[in-house]
Amino acid sequence: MTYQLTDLGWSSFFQTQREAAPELTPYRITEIHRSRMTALGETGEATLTSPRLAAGELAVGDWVMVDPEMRIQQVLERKSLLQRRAAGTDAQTQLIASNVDTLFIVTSCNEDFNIARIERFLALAHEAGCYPVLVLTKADLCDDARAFEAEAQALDPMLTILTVNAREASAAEAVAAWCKPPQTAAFIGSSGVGKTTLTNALTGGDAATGGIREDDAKGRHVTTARSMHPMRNGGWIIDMPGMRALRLLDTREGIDSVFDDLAELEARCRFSDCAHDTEPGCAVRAAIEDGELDPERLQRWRKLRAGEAKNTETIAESRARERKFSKMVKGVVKGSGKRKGR
Ligand SMILES: Nc1nc2c(ncn2[C@@H]2O[C@H](COP(=O)(O)OP(=O)(O)OP(=O)(O)O)[C@@H](O)[C@H]2O)c(=O)[nH]1
Ligand SMILES: [Zn+2]
Repeated sequence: MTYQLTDLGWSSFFQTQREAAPELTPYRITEIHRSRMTALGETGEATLTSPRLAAGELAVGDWVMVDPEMRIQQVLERKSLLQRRAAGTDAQTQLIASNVDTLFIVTSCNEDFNIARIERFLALAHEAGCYPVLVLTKADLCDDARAFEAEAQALDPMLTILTVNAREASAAEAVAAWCKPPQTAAFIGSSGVGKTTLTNALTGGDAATGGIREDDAKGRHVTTARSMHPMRNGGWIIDMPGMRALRLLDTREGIDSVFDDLAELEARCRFSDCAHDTEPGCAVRAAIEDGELDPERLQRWRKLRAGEAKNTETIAESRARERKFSKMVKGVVKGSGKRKGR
């Protein structure tokens, strides 16, 4: 199968980055393995190697420039980038997916519905540079789906919300309308909310297969591989299993854009480092007293910011810990050598 580059999401944004290097050809990465990448280009699917860039420096969705030996020579600047703190104790950043236009935040109209979590995902979308669309699933199993919708809409009157039964064909249609060809979409949300159901409907069942199973730290099998699949309407989906244990990283700006009302109020506090507690001239407290601001929203904002600071800070901390740990391991290895010789 051959493609026009524009079918794959190529645009002037990438074209202007294309250097005058006629021997290099653009490809879009659809799968990343340790030593090779699968990609799509004008001539169809290809297997690429990456002697210059480590697999961890590339993301599914990346546009790369490739030489005639099918080696990746360059990654083009990304329009958007989803990343997270890697699972486990070491706080490494992991690139999840790039050049995603629309991030569908999926939650169901039941216990999974959690305003604080939705705000976290919205912050992530803003930070990554993706357009967020909230998908409320299981409307059919709930007496008053509109109440959930209204609660979410109160976060932001401009937020796009689709309230659906993910098992009906009309749900996939509603979702597809927010990811027109040749745009790229990704789904994020807790387990069991309907991401796979929607993805399969959009792709015709091709996604959610071909994932690589790996053992996680606790020895459970988890599907961690991310991959890009064509949607039936001509758009693209990046399947990103493993995005459930999402941790925010460097999302300060994203958080502030979700809470822009609070950021605006804060700018009017008398003191620039106001903690909005007992300081005189605090615009945030004044808004709460006037009933214009929900004190719970202030709480959630504080919690999110505190979590974000913690995650960012832990990267430096964890590097220090790793150094300590590797010293310790060396000590233990020496010691065990002695015991073996007993
Ligand atoms: N009635 C109803 N059932 C739904 C809806 N959305 C999902 N389900 C069902 O809920 C179950 C879980 O849906 P999945 O699509 O597998 O959920 P998921 O988000 O992919 O879950 P993970 O793969 O664990 O992340 C399936 O049995 C679906 O058929 C919905 O809107 N209405
Ligand atoms: Zn204040």
